[in-house]
Amino acid sequence: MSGYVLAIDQGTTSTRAIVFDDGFRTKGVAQQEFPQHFPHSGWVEHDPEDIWNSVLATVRGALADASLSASDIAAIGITNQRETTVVWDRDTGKAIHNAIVWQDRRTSDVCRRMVSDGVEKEITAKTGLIVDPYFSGTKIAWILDHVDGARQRAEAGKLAFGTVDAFLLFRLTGGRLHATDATNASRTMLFDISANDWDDGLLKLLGVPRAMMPQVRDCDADFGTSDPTLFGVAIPILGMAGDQHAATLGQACFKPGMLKSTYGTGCFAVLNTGAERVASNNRLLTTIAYRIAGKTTFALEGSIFVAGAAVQWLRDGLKLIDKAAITGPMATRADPDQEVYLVPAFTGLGAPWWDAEARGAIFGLSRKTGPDEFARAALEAVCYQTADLLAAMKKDWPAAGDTVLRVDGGMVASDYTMQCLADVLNAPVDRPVVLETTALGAAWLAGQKAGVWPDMEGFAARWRLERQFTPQMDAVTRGRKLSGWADAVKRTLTQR
Ligand SMILES: Nc1ncnc2c1ncn2[C@@H]1O[C@H](COP(=O)(O)OP(=O)(O)O)[C@@H](O)[C@H]1O
Ligand SMILES: O=P(O)(O)OC[C@H](O)CO
Repeated sequence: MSGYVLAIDQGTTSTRAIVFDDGFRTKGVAQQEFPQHFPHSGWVEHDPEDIWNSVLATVRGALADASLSASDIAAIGITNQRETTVVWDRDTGKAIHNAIVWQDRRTSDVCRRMVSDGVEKEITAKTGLIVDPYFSGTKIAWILDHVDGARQRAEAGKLAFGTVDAFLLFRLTGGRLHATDATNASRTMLFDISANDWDDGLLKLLGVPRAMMPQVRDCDADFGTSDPTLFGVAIPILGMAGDQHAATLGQACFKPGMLKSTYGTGCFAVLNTGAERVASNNRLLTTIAYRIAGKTTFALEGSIFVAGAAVQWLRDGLKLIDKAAITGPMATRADPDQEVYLVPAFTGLGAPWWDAEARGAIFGLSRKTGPDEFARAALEAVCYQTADLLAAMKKDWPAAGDTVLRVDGGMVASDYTMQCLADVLNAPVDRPVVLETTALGAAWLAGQKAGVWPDMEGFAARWRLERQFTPQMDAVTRGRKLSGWADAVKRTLTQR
């Protein structure tokens, strides 16, 4: 059998399909952006048909780019933006509402009520999560409450819920399989991560019928085969993981204490804690890093909603730049005497603050402030937020203090940002040769399951460093900048 594996990486702003060869090299790639819908302040939606069409187009594009046909592919691995919620009709496969995206805050009132009703402790004990509109549970309930007749149809088993992975799997298998994997399930606020099952108490609390929930499988389970009408032949689907979990795998963070942070639309730091389910006292999430061959590995996660999205805002909202890559040179030119802080709480603040009502703010403007200072503030904000996450991780799990940060995602192309990250963390930052670690992780799941790629150890041995960024900033400057940031966050939070 060939060693070619196809990864479908369905992200928040774009879909990528990548064909890797058995040396983990990219043989073919295709990427497509799709529209973002912002119907109200704090709401974010995707049209599931846009997502599906982008998957079809990019898979075909990646095969063409690789000069391969579907019969050359040993297996498919799927990875995806997590929490984003789709509810569809089982007979037609059509969604009954736009997908509600992970960044969407429309259920913040419901979440606030749940917290004041005192249910957060039970939810955290079962799911490892805190109560926040970020997760799928309240989004499903919102769709059932706002689409005519949806609740009855869901109870009658006519509707299916899935995060994007499950929706894509349903479509890819021609409607034959309604399943997800343990990592995606762990982001719904409905899944007991110790019992490894949907929790009836939580389903009842949120008013979500069990009949609409997908089966939950290992990340390297048999997920059926693609419908032969789609790509020419049936391709086995043998891997599935939420994108941050796939990146953890792609970065070979297999040992307890290993840490990766991915800088895409948002930023997500994931610390492998092994078989130990570490409870956070500092508002981090406990999540399933991966479940392979029936064995669960846990992680602590810090989730930041806006990282590269702040750069997109400079481009699309403020129209200060025409492409993301110029922010680094702009930041280098920025006036060192101006301390401008951007708190990009466009859709609230995530870990460790979890303030769904907060909105973005900028501090320290003067008549001299221009585009360069805005660019620097947007890039620095990502680094300061990572520093907040790592500080919380070290408090929860002191062993995290000794780890090196492995980074990936679109934003790590920015040398300025990576140097700034090493400076504010006062720790080395490792950028690997392969930056498409999310896709690589999904491909690895499928490739090793198909028997054409190496096992965990063999894969980890082939992780390669491209560049290590080491701290250059003096302690006084770092202290001043971090306290300026802390002050800016304090002034932005709605619950001080
Ligand atoms: N050179 C760069 N400097 C700063 N930001 C960048 C750079 N290149 C890409 N980005 C940002 O990275 C993000 C894209 O990363 P990607 O991993 O593709 O995101 P996602 O998977 O969330 O769609 C965008 O928000 C973009 O603004
Ligand atoms: O699409 P990304 O890479 O920004 O990742 C989205 C996350 O999975 C949301 O939890």
